[in-house]
Amino acid sequence: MPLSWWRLEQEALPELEESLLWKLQQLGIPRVAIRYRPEQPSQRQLVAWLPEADWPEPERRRLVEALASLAEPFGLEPAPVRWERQDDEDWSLSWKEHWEPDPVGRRLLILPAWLELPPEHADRLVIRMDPGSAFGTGSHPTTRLCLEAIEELALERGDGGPAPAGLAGWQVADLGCGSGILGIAALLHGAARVAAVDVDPLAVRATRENAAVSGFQDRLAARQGSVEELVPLLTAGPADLLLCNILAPVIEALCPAFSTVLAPGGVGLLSGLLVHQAPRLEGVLAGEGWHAELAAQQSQWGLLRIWKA
Ligand SMILES: C[S@@+](CC[C@H](N)C(=O)[O-])C[C@H]1O[C@@H](n2cnc3c(N)ncnc32)[C@H](O)[C@@H]1O
Repeated sequence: MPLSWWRLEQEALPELEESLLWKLQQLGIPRVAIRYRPEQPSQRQLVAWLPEADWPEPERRRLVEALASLAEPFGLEPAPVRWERQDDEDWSLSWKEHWEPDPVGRRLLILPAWLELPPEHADRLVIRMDPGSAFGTGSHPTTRLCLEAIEELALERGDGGPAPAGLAGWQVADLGCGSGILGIAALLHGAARVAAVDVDPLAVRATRENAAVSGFQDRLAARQGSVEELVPLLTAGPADLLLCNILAPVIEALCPAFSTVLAPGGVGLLSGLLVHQAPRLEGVLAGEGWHAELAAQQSQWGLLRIWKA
């Protein structure tokens, strides 16, 4: 007998999109997508497919409450959820249908692993990903801020050519790697090796899988844990570049250990903070001997660049 599905649809507000995907993943709902028309990329719908037998009405009500709670910290009204029963849709096809190649910055492209490289993006550096497997599909502003800052850094180091080498030879630490997207972007810009950690074992698995999809399995080592687990992974000594996209209070708690993983001449790119949290974080980082500068922002999200004072 074919399975029946509940199809959930909700407007994906830009501030919440990645949190919604992450929440669904945490709740064991892997069949999710963000749907939008290429001509209207800002109008995005979250779509998720749930096996009908596993999601009776009380469970679905609790799920709606869990999604609504994500809007609270932003002072946003939760968007209404629509449910539709689907008997015969092949969810796996409809799930994959909703992902599009996603250009970021001047020359990166996030490409769902099953899609061909579109000819119009043939000159871009391609991050092949299995989206939805962990935080870091590239749709969240903080991920994009970090990707653009990595590109910027590589360009500053004289990387204007077709064969990217701006970060050539660099050791990179990816703290809170999620899908591994930032480390993979650094490797595409010529970095020698990436050490990646995440407290979430699913993220570690996703990072390893995504690195392998891009052929980087020998240059990216991922391990479950936090900053202390980076030290043994950084076999050539402290990193030239630290990437850390986690919430401001977590960055604040982790930053006393940054000097154990980032070389004195190195650069850190920190995101996950709201712009209004930047001054406090800059002060805390200064106390640890780091210059910190709000280098970029998108909507209310900021990116700090840090280096040794
Ligand atoms: C906002 S996501 C960033 C993912 C990816 N780096 C990106 O930029 O899209 C933050 C990640 O940090 C992880 N994380 C949270 N607290 C952490 C900690 N104390 N140490 C290491 N990872 C942590 C989470 O599990 C999550 O995967």
